[in-house]
Amino acid sequence: MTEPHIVCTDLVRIFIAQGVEVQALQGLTLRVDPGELTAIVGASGSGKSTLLTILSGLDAPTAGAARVAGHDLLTMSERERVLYRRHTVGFIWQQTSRNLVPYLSAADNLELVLSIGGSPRRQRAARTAELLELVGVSELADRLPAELSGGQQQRVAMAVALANNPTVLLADEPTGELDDDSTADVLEAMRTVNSELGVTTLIVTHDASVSQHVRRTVQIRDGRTATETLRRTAVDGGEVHAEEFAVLDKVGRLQLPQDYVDALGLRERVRLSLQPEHVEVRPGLDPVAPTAPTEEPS
Ligand SMILES: Nc1ncnc2c1ncn2[C@@H]1O[C@H](COP(=O)(O)OP(=O)(O)OP(=O)(O)O)[C@@H](O)[C@H]1O
Repeated sequence: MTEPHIVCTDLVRIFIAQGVEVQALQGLTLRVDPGELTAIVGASGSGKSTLLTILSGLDAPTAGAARVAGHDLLTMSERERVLYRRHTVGFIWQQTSRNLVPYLSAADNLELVLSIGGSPRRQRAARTAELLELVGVSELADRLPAELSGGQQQRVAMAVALANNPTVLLADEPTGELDDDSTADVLEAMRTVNSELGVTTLIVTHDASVSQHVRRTVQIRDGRTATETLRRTAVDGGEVHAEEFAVLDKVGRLQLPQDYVDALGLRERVRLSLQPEHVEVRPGLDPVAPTAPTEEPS
């Protein structure tokens, strides 16, 4: 069996801000197999950016284990970290300006990254043309970033992130600053690069609608993986079905989806009963109020 490209086990990241401890990740567990396209979705503050910053090699976890394409992110030396960031992972950030050098054309942005990555000069032009074509912006090769729309900039950024042939592509809110049409174009380009190049792709976003564009969505809540949605196309008539799964950690804990909790008014305690093939979860009764002692008949 091949090793997953991303393995996080019980990942913890604690920040100290003005003397107060913030647990951004509280034992997050995640596995992403080679070639998977996965979205990580969660509300603001749930720990998405913290996770991505760790996976990109910019930050280290406080505890737990994290491996990406065989690299142990906790024990990596500084030199290995530089090579890891150059060759193993590619990133796309939310701020379009953070992805591209503003005074270089789309093609020159790619050539720059290829030359830093050690690609031979005579191969660079062909590789640049091939990648711009793949993300659907070849006719814009000579434009500066400021002459491109936000969605076009993100597609060029995707080509730049892929230039040195990374094993894993990480995207932090890549559609956060885009309108609906550009969002759809960028996600379509992501699907194309994922299927054509087989690059393992992780998209982090607070936009739950992104999950309609990917097969697997992992929901994180309070720094932990909570639920997963898998989409599959049924054989009959190409219909898409989505199934939701709760993530069970190794000590048996799971988070119920918030809408289930709300629908049944679950709080504090729930009743569990083991059935032959499933577990029932029902509202627990409030603790029984102490009753007055009954008087004995004299
Ligand atoms: N450098 C830091 N110092 C202190 N606290 C931090 C730091 N970085 C993140 N946090 C805290 O950790 C928690 C998770 O933050 P994170 O940015 O990972 O969430 P997020 O899901 O990406 O949110 P958003 O969608 O708003 O970007 C938050 O409570 C945040 O305030």
